Amino acid sequence: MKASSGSIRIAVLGAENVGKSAVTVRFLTRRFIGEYNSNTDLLYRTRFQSEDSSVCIEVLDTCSRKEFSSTDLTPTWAHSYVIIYSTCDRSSFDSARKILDSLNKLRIQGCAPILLLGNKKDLSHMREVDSDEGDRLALQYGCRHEEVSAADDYKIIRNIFQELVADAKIVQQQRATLPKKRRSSLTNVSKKLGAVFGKKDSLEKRKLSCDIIDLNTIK
Ligand SMILES: Nc1nc2c(ncn2[C@@H]2O[C@H](COP(=O)(O)OP(=O)(O)OP(=O)(O)O)[C@@H](O)[C@H]2O)c(=O)[nH]1
Repeated sequence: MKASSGSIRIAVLGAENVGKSAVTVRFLTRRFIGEYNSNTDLLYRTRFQSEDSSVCIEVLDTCSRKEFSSTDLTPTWAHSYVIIYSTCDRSSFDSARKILDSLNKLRIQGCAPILLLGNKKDLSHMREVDSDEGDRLALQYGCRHEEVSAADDYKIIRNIFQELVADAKIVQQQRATLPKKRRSSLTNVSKKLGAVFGKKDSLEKRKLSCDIIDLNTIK
């Protein structure tokens, strides 16, 4: 999977059915698509207009149903992470914790901003995870926590992603100005992440199927 140079790359991770596609599509197209059926990871490319500048972004919407997911590759690919759980699914919150834990073990926090995002806030009568729990988990892992409803919110989701892109941009700029030696130690962290997330087979040897949707050509 080749990234276009200069893009900010965001990986959207999380358990099954939490709304990864719904949040991603809401952010990128303003629309809420109720039933989103995809058995493959989708990589969206678009130009994102923030307050004072425009930036190319790539958003990888990972598919939790697929046996081998591009998720395994994101540690060496992403500039930032959105880890989604459903506020009405306790087990998805546990999955989010596991993902945070894996990233934390390799000290990714300083290298790429991470956002813990509780989705399906509109289903308040079905809530299983309190907002405070999300706050505490985020505090524990030194990342941000927000709650949204992909069904109801567009502006909030857009603002959240806008801030994430801005943060990722700053980290990338800082990395670019680091002395070469320090930069290569970050590359090592990246390699180690690949080892933790990856399978025994060399990731590089495996062909990933990842559909690419270039919104620049659609808009
Ligand atoms: N009420 C409500 N339903 C939502 C929300 N976000 C997503 N859904 C629903 O939750 C279901 C799963 O949404 P998806 O976006 O497909 O979830 P996903 O995490 O991408 O799913 P997989 O990767 O296929 O496991 C769909 O039926 C959506 O309509 C939300 O904010 N509120």
